[in-house]
Amino acid sequence: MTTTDDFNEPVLSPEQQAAVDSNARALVVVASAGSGKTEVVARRIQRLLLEDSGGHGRVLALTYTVKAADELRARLDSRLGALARRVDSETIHGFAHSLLRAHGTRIGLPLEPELLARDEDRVELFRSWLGDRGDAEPEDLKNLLMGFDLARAKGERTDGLDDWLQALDDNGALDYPALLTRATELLTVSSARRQIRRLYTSIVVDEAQNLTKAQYDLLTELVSDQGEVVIPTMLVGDDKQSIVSFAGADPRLIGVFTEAFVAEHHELHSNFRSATVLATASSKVAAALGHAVSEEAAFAAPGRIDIEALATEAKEGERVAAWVEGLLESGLPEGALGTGENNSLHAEDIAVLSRSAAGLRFVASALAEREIPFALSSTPNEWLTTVAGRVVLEAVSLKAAPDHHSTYWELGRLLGVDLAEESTDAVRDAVFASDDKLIRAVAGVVDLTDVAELVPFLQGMELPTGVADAEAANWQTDVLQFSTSWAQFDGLTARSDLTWGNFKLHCSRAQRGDDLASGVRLLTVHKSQGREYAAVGVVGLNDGQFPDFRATSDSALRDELRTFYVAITRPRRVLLLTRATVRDTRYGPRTTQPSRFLSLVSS
Ligand SMILES: Nc1ncnc2c1ncn2[C@@H]1O[C@H](COP(=O)(O)OP(=O)(O)OP(=O)(O)O)[C@@H](O)[C@H]1O
Repeated sequence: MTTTDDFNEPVLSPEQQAAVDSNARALVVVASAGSGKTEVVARRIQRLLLEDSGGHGRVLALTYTVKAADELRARLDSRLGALARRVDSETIHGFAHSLLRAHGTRIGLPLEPELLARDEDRVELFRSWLGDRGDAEPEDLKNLLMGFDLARAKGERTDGLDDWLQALDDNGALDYPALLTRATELLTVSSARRQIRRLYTSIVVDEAQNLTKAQYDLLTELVSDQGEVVIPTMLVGDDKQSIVSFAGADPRLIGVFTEAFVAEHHELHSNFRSATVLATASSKVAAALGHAVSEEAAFAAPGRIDIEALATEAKEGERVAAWVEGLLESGLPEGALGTGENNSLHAEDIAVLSRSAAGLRFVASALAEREIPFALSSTPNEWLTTVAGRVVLEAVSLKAAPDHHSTYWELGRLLGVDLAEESTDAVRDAVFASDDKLIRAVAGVVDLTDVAELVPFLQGMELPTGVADAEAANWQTDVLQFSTSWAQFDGLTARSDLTWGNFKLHCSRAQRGDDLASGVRLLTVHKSQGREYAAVGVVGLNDGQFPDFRATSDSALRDELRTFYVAITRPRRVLLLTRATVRDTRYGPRTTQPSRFLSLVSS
């Protein structure tokens, strides 16, 4: 059995050690949930940097979410100190964006290309571009653009896509999919490629099962030349956890990489996360997915799985809230733990998961009733609460790049005016003319020159009289959001890089990330990927809810089963699976059928 002699540095299994120590140029590590893949990523980076401690080479770590990138960075910071600065830990989109900001002019992009992060902005751009050409506007532009996104992720062509790409090009703008294709294009410019490749001595890609074709193309353009890997590259993944095929992810790309570059293949078999009954249950689900792997629990903790049916969804929410309360009061049940394991836990060690966000609402209200703090995974729109706060964020964009149409569109939407003239003066006038006192009070932001003045301005701003208490409290939360982000940004960034553009980028990252307040985690299963908790509840285990009723084809059902696999592999010790036997639908109460997945776990 593997032992842990230091909280931060578990003793690696021989399988993990072999992957960490390998000097193969192309390396693939495939393994099940909880088998310590992310640990291998961290330890490999650590080894490479320690071996090259006198050099200048950087390691590029590509992760699936901003949160995972931040966590890897934090883990390496605490283990490596100053050496950790030689790691670029980013999402693939974040990496592509950095490349384009630094070198994009070589492929004709403006110095500060406009990133259209919001669908509304993309619709607005496409509409005006089509209008200028005198073309009729297709019916549902947003849907059309989303269809384009999927095709672009898969590297496919589709009707109308060329027009959209031209519209972006004509405006010097980018959207998320374009970050990847334009960065790939940049890497075909040999001088840029040489310069970028010189930076990196090694590359690792975590959660490689989530790679799309477009991401894969960028990666291989970066690391390979004429079929040979020129920067040592490791892919780490688990195709059983491929749950984002709706966004174009293709887990077969791991195999494509292995074959194309004759990658050295490693597999990890121990489950370091989950107790025995949980590991056994996940093995059964893995078997249903066609993987004859035995996921042996590496530690002798029995663990516990409970399956409960409640009469209604409200009762289900109450039951889960009571379960959470019990855990917080009494700790993990002794019977689920291994010898010497501590039963205490924090609210953040407990997660409640649902296939859909809507499924969490009964749990949220039952927790609120019991005054148990919880945090729902936030969406970008929830990052700031007040309209004034959002105006400030757009003002930051305006200072960064006064020629970006999307900033004027958004400001127009927020202020309820048509900003016919796209200028800083027009914005200032519109802000001053707003009916909302709080918005008028932030107008001064438009005239700040140095980005370092922003947070002191917000903190020193006097609240206008007559602002309702609730609005004032929301505003304080927004100010806190800006100050915390600034403190982080200031700490991470060299003085010369403290610019409006970089701060805006930092805020966008914070917005997209899933940084949560303290409290019990309430997440969709998709949001929980890559995370672990001591105790996990999964609600809504009825056919139609999980698997989702829209999943009718065999392949869609397999996607659902993989999603279920991700859900039940999150807990370390305790798993509660619940369902409501009757659900209120708009046609009245309906009796439900238990999820077909439950039988895999209960047998
Ligand atoms: N050799 C080891 N000994 C003890 N604990 C380990 C070891 N390797 C990893 N762990 C711990 O096991 C847990 C799972 O590891 P990790 O998160 O790296 O797995 P993973 O394979 O990336 O999981 P997932 O695929 O679900 O994201 C973590 O708590 C980690 O600290």
